[in-house]
Amino acid sequence: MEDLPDAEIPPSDVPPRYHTGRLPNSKVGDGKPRLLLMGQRRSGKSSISSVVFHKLPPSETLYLETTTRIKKESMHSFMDFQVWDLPGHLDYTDPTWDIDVIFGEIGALIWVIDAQDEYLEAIGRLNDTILKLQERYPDINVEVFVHKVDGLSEDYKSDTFRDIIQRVQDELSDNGYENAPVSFYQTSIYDHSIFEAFSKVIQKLIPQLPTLEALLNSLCSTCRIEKAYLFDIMSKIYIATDTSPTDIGSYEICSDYIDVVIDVSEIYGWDRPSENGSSEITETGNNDAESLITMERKGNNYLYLREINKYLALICLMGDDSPAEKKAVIDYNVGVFQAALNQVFPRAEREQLLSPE
Ligand SMILES: Nc1nc2c(ncn2[C@@H]2O[C@H](COP(=O)(O)OP(=O)(O)OP(=O)(O)O)[C@@H](O)[C@H]2O)c(=O)[nH]1
Repeated sequence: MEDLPDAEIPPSDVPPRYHTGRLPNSKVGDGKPRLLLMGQRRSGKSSISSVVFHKLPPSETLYLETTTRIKKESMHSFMDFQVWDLPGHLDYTDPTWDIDVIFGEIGALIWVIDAQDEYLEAIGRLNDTILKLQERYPDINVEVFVHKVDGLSEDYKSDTFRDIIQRVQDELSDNGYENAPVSFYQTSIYDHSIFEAFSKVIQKLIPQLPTLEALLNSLCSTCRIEKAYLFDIMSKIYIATDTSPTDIGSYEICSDYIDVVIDVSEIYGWDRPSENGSSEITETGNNDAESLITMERKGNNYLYLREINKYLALICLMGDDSPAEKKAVIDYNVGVFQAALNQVFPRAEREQLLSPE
């Protein structure tokens, strides 16, 4: 990894899987994406936002009240973004709305469909919305969450999922939009699927993603790591992982482990220096003290966690052939990874990303 000539441009034959550069729809590329949560009433929009961003226990979403006006929330974490929860009963493509204000600079439109309910009307509205938006904002990422799949049998779940994809794609291709950027996820607030889906949505908004993936790939092959995730600690969204196949099981283990670390650090931890407030010397001087290194056996795997900065943690899953004796090598390589990451997100940019509105 040390030999990488320039962390910004990793040597890779594989074309990036996602767009790079500016947000798809942003005029200024200000790095503060907005996520819109849309869908029918009671489809689960407010529950999703409360569980993912406010750590509300899923069972308490039963008492959430209906959203009557647009609820705007700012998330300050590794990356600043806004989440807008739009009441389900309004039609935002209606000409009485200023469509530019709502859709003008969004990063992604998340459309929530209740898979436990009759969904034909929801699909109709989704299709209408996509078609109207395609004319004006063809680059908007539309992310369809087929939600509440926890209550469904495996067969019914996959049939429903396939049926919804088919209906949306048929409608789009009938209207000449074969390659509209629409993705589908099966989600539930009662398991990790909602966090995984959000991770994938957010990743598309990180221009440096191909570089992060190349760095993680390099780390994995150097240290024989099976899977490495770069997590946003507070939201448990992973902002990047290496390009080996992801399975929900390894994500679950890593995400549970973050909970343990958060619990422990609430008891024994200390305030991490804020990156925009601290001086250069403090940041350099605190590098080692800031990192938490743990290795533990879980099933057949070793888990390795290291705090990368105030917001990010690297978690790696290693198989049996990665005994603790190699830890020094792993520590060293993770240190190199950390340095490379600081080059990818230089201080100035991080400050811009982290500065409150
Ligand atoms: N089984 C199950 N129920 C869920 C899930 N997500 C949300 N719910 C339930 O769905 C109901 C409606 O959720 P809300 O978040 O209020 O729905 P909403 O889309 O914000 O509704 P409006 O504010 O009316 O637009 C609540 O009772 C939640 O507990 C899920 O993943 N599984």
